[in-house]
Amino acid sequence: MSMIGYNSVFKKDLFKDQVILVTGGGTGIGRCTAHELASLGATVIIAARKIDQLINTAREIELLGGKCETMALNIRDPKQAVEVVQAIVAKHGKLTGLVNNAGGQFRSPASKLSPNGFAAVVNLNLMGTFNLCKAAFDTYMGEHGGSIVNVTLDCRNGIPGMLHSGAARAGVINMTKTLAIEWGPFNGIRINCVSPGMMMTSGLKTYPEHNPSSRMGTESEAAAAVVFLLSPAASYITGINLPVDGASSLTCAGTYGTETLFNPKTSLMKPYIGWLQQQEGGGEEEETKGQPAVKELDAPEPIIHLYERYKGFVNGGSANGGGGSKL
Ligand SMILES: CCCCC/C=C/C(=O)SCCNC(=O)CCNC(=O)[C@H](O)C(C)(C)COP(=O)(O)OP(=O)(O)OC[C@H]1O[C@@H](n2cnc3c(N)ncnc32)[C@H](O)[C@@H]1OP(=O)(O)O
Ligand SMILES: NC(=O)C1=CN([C@@H]2O[C@H](COP(=O)(O)OP(=O)(O)OC[C@H]3O[C@@H](n4cnc5c(N)ncnc54)[C@H](OP(=O)(O)O)[C@@H]3O)[C@@H](O)[C@H]2O)C=CC1
Repeated sequence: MSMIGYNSVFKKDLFKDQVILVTGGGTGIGRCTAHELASLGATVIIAARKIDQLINTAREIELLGGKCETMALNIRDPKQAVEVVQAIVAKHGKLTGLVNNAGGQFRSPASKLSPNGFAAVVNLNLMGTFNLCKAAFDTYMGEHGGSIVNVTLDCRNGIPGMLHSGAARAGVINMTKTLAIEWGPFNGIRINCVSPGMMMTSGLKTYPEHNPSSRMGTESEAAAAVVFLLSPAASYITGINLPVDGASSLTCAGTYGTETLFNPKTSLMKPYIGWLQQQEGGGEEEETKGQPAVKELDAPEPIIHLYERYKGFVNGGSANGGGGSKL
């Protein structure tokens, strides 16, 4: 019998030679996605409005040996979208991946929502995603193919208190299906969505009334799904929406969840958190000079407490070193 080798797609250089744009890549899920992609060999361009956040994240990535560049971008402006993509292609000769992660909304009952307020959120999430998809298609991907992942929000059961965002995100999911068909076979573009449930990120600072006692997702868990769909491991997957929500979208409670279902004390679904252990005085002390001082999680205070409480139970381990035990 002759031996054959098996060449797994999951290699450290999975994204070698790839140039990938991550919008909103300075914070939260986008920042984690940028870290994941860079650690797998990609050149990552992170773009958003606040340049300081972008520079901090790029520095973290570079200190870890990755390649990351920053660009100012308001995704609501189609002109800026084209300029950013053109600049990337002019410099690197390609844009092989796009992560439309930037987005958000404010909370308001539908009855109090003005037409302008509705339009602002639709503009940001739906138009913003379209602007970047179109710019990527026209500038590079239409001719050379590529992979796009749109980060949306669980809107399967509607989103009480966020009518505008539910409508916009449902629009993104539907747009994704159409583009998968129109841009797939002839242009070689795969396009998919990731729909996070409640994730522990800096983004939740604008949602102070949320009860953090449930098992929320981590930013790394959302990022890992994005990376998978972006990668050749998903080369026959296009037009889908992948929920990353611990099944919250299957419950009547939707993203609000219940303690019974999501309290980490009762959950056997161990979270994945990609951050390295924080180094005491990282980057400043003599022995850690040059090493990145990575802040593990930037989220509202109650959520940080929750994170600290079950940090020891992540990645399949438990606080006392055993695998898979409950808190
Ligand atoms: C509980 C479930 C939570 C699910 C978890 C989700 C988490 C995340 O999504 S994390 C991302 C976190 N970040 C955000 O959500 C913030 C994103 N927000 C924004 O970027 C902006 O606020 C905006 C784009 C939504 C609106 O910005 P802008 O267009 O600059 O807004 P204007 O000031 O020009 O106002 C336009 C229009 O909208 C009304 N409006 C704006 N903010 C609010 C508000 N907080 N509450 C009520 N109404 C608001 C504003 O009044 C204007 O309408 P008119 O007054 O009729 O002109
Ligand atoms: N955290 C959660 O529980 C959930 C989050 N999501 C979605 O996931 C995505 C990432 O959110 P998350 O990491 O949590 O939150 P963050 O608030 O940390 O990230 C949002 C990012 O989007 C950028 N952004 C916002 N508006 C614009 C704009 N007009 N142009 C360019 N960039 C913009 C922000 O940067 P800047 O302000 O500098 O422009 C920021 O970096 C968002 O689309 C969010 O709605 C979905 C479900 C749940």
